[in-house]
This record gives sequence, structure tokens and C-alpha cells, in this order.
Amino acid sequence: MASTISSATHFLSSFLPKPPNPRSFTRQPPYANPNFLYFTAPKFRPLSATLNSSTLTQQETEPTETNPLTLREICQGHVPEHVLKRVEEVGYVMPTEIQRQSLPVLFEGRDCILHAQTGSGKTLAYLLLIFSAVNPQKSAVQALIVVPTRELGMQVTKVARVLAAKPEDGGLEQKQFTVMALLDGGLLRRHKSWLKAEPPTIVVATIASLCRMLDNQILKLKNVKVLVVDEVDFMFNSSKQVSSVRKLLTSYSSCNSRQTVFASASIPQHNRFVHDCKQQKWTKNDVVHVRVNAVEPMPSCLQHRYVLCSKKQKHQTLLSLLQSDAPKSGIIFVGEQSEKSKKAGNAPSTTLLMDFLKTSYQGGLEILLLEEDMNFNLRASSLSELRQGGGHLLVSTDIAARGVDLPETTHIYNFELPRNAVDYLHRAGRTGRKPFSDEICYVTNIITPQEQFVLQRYENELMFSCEELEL
Ligand SMILES: Nc1ncnc2c1ncn2[C@@H]1O[C@H](COP(=O)(O)OP(=O)(O)OP(=O)(O)O)[C@@H](O)[C@H]1O
Repeated sequence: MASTISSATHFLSSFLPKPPNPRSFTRQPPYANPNFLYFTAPKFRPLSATLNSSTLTQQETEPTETNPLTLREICQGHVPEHVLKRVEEVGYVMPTEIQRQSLPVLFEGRDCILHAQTGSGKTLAYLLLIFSAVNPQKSAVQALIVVPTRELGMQVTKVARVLAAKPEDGGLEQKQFTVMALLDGGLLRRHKSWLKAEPPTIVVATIASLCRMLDNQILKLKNVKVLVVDEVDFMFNSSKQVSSVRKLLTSYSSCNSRQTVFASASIPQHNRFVHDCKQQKWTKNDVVHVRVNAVEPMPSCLQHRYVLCSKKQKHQTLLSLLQSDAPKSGIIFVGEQSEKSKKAGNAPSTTLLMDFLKTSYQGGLEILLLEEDMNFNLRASSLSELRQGGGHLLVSTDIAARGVDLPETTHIYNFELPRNAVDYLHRAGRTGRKPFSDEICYVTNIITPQEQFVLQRYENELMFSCEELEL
């Protein structure tokens, strides 16, 4: 690979976080170390830096004019006709920027890191690659998509099945792509018999359920051609999941026998991550970091605001906001209950907030709850109600912050601030999820004066500005 670094980029790249000197690694490279704090956004960002070097290929450009090629034209010859018909029936005609930039590279068979804003269509990008690479006539698991939560897994499975379904004009004679959801809380017994009888083409899995099937030799990866890890930074930062993810990438299968795709809207210290991908053999050495909108980590259609109040006034402040905003549909985020609060026998913020809204909120939206402590069936019914369309107010912890796609959401309320800037980015990204739409969507933070400096830190790290809202 020609190593050409333009002088301007060379100057700017001196502000980028440097990939660490491999010799400086302790036992574990930083990225794989869940305790390693590395979201330290550089002070300067390259206006548009394209680094081509023998060790790093990074496409980092600002979005250009929408390429006149349609999705069909980009995918022609790669994706089966019946899937292309379904893509158009669903309404996907023009590619989003990440799809436009990544699909040609993905169809070449290159390992890719899809790094683009929330709501930018990364899911469709990797699903189109999968449909181009697997053979439904072959009775074997050929593609694996790993996700961090059951909710995201159900969503990706649904999109895959919609695209794999028979087109409305029929004409699908050959065997169809089959998609299995292997998710926490599922009945693995049923999956076991399915895998034995008629292995699905595509498996969408949470890492714990997947590893159980792999450890028991019920699922084998020898025919897997494409391995996708969605919300990849979250998986590597989760102390519960990182070792299983590393084992999946290096022991259960090898980067040389598959095409590896990572996706996320946030890849902190991305140069270090790309370096670790190669050094740790999570991907091949010629992995391509396809990055769109490097300068704007969040969609420009988001309008960020904050309201100052005391802790005691937060409920009433939220109620006033709901009355004045009259959101079409909204998500109210609260923090997870701390162990200390649980031990003290306190009710979690979600319960207190649900009780308050049920007695005080007079608007027309139905109020739903989503949090880890709920059983899987209750979680699933909350999400399926949300997907019925119409307006809702969802009270949720960060379980709904990663990847969940509810395009009707117009307002996000941080009743309690997220723990860090990455979580802020993903919570905010639950709105503004209609590509090509210019509808303004709102992210409102209800904070005490003592929390103002935290919000300012997030503004600096994510380069956005937050206007004070006087109620
Ligand atoms: N080419 C397209 N044209 C129109 N809409 C699209 C297109 N591709 C995806 N979408 C829609 O955009 C929305 C966001 O897509 P998706 O959930 O894949 O985003 P994402 O990049 O994975 O977001 P996140 O980072 O939050 O997971 C979805 O509602 C999807 O249906």
C-alpha cells in the first residue's frame, strides 16, 4: 500500500492520538483492557485527513455530494436480485453516506470498520454485504452478527428477515436466506435442535448465548464467511463481554478465513483501535477504516438544550418540558441504580419517574418502561409496543441507548446525565434517525448547577453547543 501522507495531514495528524509503541504494551493492549479509559478526544481534528500508509488505510472524508448511484446500482452483481427488490420495496433507494463509501470496499471482500454517526444506516451496509457473500443453498451458518443487547439483536434480526423475505411480486423459487436470533433469554434448547436439523444462513447473537453454543460444539464457525461485531467499542469496553469477543475473533475463528466488519458511531482513539485490530489479529492487516463525518460526531439535525433546576425540582421540570414541547415521541433516560442505592432499599429512578408521570402527565402519549431489571418478555413487549408506531414516552436506562432504532422519536430527555461523552452521543442518537430528513430533533438535559461542568465537558469532547432553556 503506497504510504502517502500529505504534509497538511501530516501536520494535523500530529495532534491525533498516536498508536502506542507496541513495546510499551503491558500484558494486554489498551483497547482490550476494559478499564482503559481512552475517550480522550484530541483537541484538534483533521478537517479532512486521508491517511494512506502501509500500516493504515483510513478513508476519512467529509460527506460529498450524494453520489448519483442508487443502492441498486452499487449492489448490482453482488446482492441477489430478490434482495434488491426487497430493499426497494422497503423504501431504500439512495445510499446513505456510509453505505455509499463502504459498500464497494465491502464487496471487494476487505475487512472494514464502519465508523459513522448514529442513524446513518450502518446496519443495512453490513446486511447487504452478508447477502452478497452467503449462499442460501448451502446448509451451514455462513454469517454471524454479534450485538451487545437482546433488543438490538431482535431489531437486526427483523431487518434481515424483512430483506430476506419473498418480494411482493413473488418469483423466489430458490431456498431463502434464514436468520436465527440467538439472544440472551432465549430458549437455547430450541436453537440447538434448529442448528442440528437445518442450520440457518445467518445468526444474530449476543455474545454470552453465542459462546454457550460454541463451547458445547452445537454451533461451529468453520463455514462463516462474514463476522460482524456491531457497537464494537461497547463490546470491547464491557468487562463482561470483552474476553469472549476476543476469544470469538481469534480462537473460535481466524481473521484470515473470514471477512470481519466492525461497526459503531463511536470509536474512541480510533487510530489505536485500528492498530490493535491488526496487532491482535482481530482483522487482517489491510483493514479499511471507513469514517464519515469525522468532524461532527453527532447528526447536525440535533438541537441540544439544558434546563437548570434543583434535584428536587427535576420531576416538575420534566413535566413542564413535556407540556411545552408536546413531543411526537420521546425517550427519557435515567441512570442505572447504583449498588449503594439498591442496598439502601431505595426505589430506582425509573420507578419513581414512572409513578410520577402516571399521576401527573396529562399528554396523550403512552408511557412505557425499559430497563435491565425487567424480565425479557416485559422488555420485548415494551419494544414491540414502541414499534407499533404512534407516540410514546419511553422511560429507559442506557439499555435503549445503543443501536435501538425508533425513527419516530423526536425528543430525548436526559433526566440524569450519562456517565460519559460516548453514552451522551448514543443516547442523543436515538433521535434524528431519518436519513435525508431535515426535521430538527431535540436533546434536552435536566441538570443541577453542580452538573453544568459535566455537560460542558461533553460539549467539548463531542464538539456541540448546548443552549440554556428558560422555562
Ligand atoms: N439507504 C437508506 N435510505 C433510507 N433510510 C435508510 C437507509 N439506510 C438505513 N435507513 C434507515 O435509517 C435508520 C437508521 O439505520 P440504522 O439503525 O442502520 O443506523 P445505524 O447507523 O446502525 O445507527 P446506530 O449507530 O444508532 O446503531 C433506520 O430507520 C433505517 O431504516
